[in-house]
Amino acid sequence: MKKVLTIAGSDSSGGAGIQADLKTFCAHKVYGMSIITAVTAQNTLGVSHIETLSSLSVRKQIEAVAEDIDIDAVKIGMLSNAEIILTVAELIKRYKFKNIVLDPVMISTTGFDLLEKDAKEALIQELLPLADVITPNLHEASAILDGLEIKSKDDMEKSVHAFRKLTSSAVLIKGGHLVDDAADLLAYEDKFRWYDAPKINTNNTHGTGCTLSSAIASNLALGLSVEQAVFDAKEYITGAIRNSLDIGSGNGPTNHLYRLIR
Ligand SMILES: Nc1ncnc2c1ncn2[C@@H]1O[C@H](COP(=O)(O)OP(=O)(O)OP(=O)(O)O)[C@@H](O)[C@H]1O
Ligand SMILES: Cc1ncc(CO)c(N)n1
Repeated sequence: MKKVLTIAGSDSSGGAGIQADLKTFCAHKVYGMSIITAVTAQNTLGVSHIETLSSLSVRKQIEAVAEDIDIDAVKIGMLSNAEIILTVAELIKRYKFKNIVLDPVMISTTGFDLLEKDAKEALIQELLPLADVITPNLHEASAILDGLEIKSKDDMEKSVHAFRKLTSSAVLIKGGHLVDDAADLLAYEDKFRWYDAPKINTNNTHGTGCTLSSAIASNLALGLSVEQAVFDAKEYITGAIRNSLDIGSGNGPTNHLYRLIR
């Protein structure tokens, strides 16, 4: 069985973070492992507390897994601070991790900071170059590109050129926050490809970004090309949102069981 590692924060309500990642891995029939960077107290209404683990704890967790088990792909989500970012970057290089999908998590759907402000530069300088695929949403893409306005599909296409100057990783800009549709744009090598999807009329979008990046990592572990891994992951997230769950009174979670239980 293929083995996939997530390095991310815990979401007590189970919709995003480590919990979304492990559910996604399970649905893709890959073996999931987890490195916890922070414990968030959150629910469908928002985040009320964050306790970030020490970079030593993150280091020890990664070493424990990597010294013992072969890893076919890695998904990286919430990293909280620069020290953890530097630790993760160092260990990616030491263990030569492959199939790395970096979701540059900065703020939650409900507007809570999940990355300290001064850590953005470390993320861009140290981690971006090590990723095979990065998956910023519109806000994160704009933050990485020094405030470049990205509000439309045209803006997304323009931003691709700016990304090209910054990294040779494949970049999937997620359009979940576009007004009319939910089209994502993949730029890789010298090509780009749109993945179109209708915008589903629901508030239950908690954890969509985590789910998508974990699905891409799972598909890369299973041997798919980047283009196909994103295609299959987009189908998965669209189905998981279409069948999303009315749990809690705010933004409910995606449904990972929709292909199993109908
Ligand atoms: N209402 C929707 N209908 C259809 N697809 C959606 C919808 N909202 C988000 N998506 C899709 O979900 C995926 C995640 O995109 P999104 O832009 O929401 O990421 P995000 O903001 O990082 O997510 P998160 O809420 O976890 O922080 C993308 O493929 C996006 O197109
Ligand atoms: C732990 C965690 N990671 C990522 C997100 C982004 O959705 C979140 N809300 N919580």
